[in-house]
Amino acid sequence: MAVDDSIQVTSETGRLRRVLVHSPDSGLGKVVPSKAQDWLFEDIVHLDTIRRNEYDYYVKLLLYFLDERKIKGRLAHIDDPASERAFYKPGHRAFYHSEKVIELQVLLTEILESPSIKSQLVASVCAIEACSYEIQQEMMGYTPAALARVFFSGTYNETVLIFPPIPNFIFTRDIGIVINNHILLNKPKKEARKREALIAKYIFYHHPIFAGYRDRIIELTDTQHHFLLPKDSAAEKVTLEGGDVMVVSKDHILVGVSERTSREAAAQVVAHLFERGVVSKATIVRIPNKRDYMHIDTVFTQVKKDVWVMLGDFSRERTKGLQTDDIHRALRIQTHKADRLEIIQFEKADTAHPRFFESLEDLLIDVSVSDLGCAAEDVRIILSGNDEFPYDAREQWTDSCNLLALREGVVLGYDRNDRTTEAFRMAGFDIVDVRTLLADLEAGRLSVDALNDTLVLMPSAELSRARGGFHCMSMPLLRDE
Ligand SMILES: NC(=[NH2+])NCCC[C@H](N)C(=O)O
Repeated sequence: MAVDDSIQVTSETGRLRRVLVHSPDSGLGKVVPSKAQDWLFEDIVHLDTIRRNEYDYYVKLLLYFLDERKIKGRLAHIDDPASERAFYKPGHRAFYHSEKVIELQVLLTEILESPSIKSQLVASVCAIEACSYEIQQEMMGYTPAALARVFFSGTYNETVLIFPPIPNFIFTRDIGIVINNHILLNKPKKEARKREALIAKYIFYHHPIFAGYRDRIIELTDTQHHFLLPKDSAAEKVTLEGGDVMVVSKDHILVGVSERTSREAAAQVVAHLFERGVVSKATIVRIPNKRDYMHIDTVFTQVKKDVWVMLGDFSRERTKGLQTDDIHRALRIQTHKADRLEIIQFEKADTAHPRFFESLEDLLIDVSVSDLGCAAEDVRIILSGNDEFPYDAREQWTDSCNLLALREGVVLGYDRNDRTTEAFRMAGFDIVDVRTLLADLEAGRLSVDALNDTLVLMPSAELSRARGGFHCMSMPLLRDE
């Protein structure tokens, strides 16, 4: 069978054709309260609910948009209790196994068929997890499918843990980013995400679907200043996570500097991309370093060429203090320096003269107009919580700004962000619940091509506790231009 191996992403909203995802594995059901924060979960989640009542809907919708023949006409059977979710279980005979909606666990299992890759990965994982040699030998005896499960969940038999799980692997956005036809690998800041990066590296370098792209993989490394100089020197550690990178046009990339991505990493990325001729324009967006925000895609995402959703704190008015009186404005009471946003844009042809933007809103409007050819008066910025305090902050925390566009104007978001939803409605968007949408698609009352300007609401009570939305839960491999 010919493998469909095209990789190309030149926008945030072009129709999604292939995407890398990972359904919640049993590791999510092992997060304990004392470890939740270290493992970057805000709470403990209920595994069966997060799968059956939440993530499974995401899989169904992705299949409907990307690989319809896998699902159309089969919903009743797939979701029959007698099927016991087999359709959603990688490794099961009835698993959906799509070349468009690609499950990470399948790719990992497939590369582990090679004895040499298996022994390299087992040795590397055992090294970072400090396993005994005995355990390392034992792991070599596992089948590829069992070994893949151990790598994710940390356990072979679901009772004894040999190392911690990696519950954040559902956020595939953060393992790598396709920029045009290059793949930028991540270098996570957080300990809890290091094993993900290791596994991802082996997949990108060894799985046949990426075979044509090996010389287009970009990896970042620490500088010698960082590892030779004392810890408190100015030399920064190089860390980068995918939620901080957005390909807004085929020539222009946005790179966040955040809690997770360092300035040194951002500078390296821009230099690499300019050198290789991947893009000609790069904008660094430095956001306040705090857990609420973590990556730039937690404070804004793109909905269509001329529509964005964003946290109001970074609007024109608020960044420039325009909503306050002269005295407050002069004293800049609202924002401390460390909390201020900084936006610097570089053109490859003239890096010595960067351009500065005062607010995120200014930048997003400029992208729509200068890069995407929209008329300035058409650009709309929808604000989290409809910009009403305290709903703006509450809804940003539960990913109101972290939407995934399946195509121009058709986005997925959480159903719990009521005021943001209202703001979408006021901006002329249709609001539809995923369950209704799937029923309509299945009954043939609607086709995916008939949808325009639509916010699809997804169940989210458990998922949102993991602190990521559908933008984070997707690594696009192929989008239409
Ligand atoms: N691209 C994103 N915003 N990813 C969100 C990742 C959430 C995850 N719990 C973490 O803290 O790392």
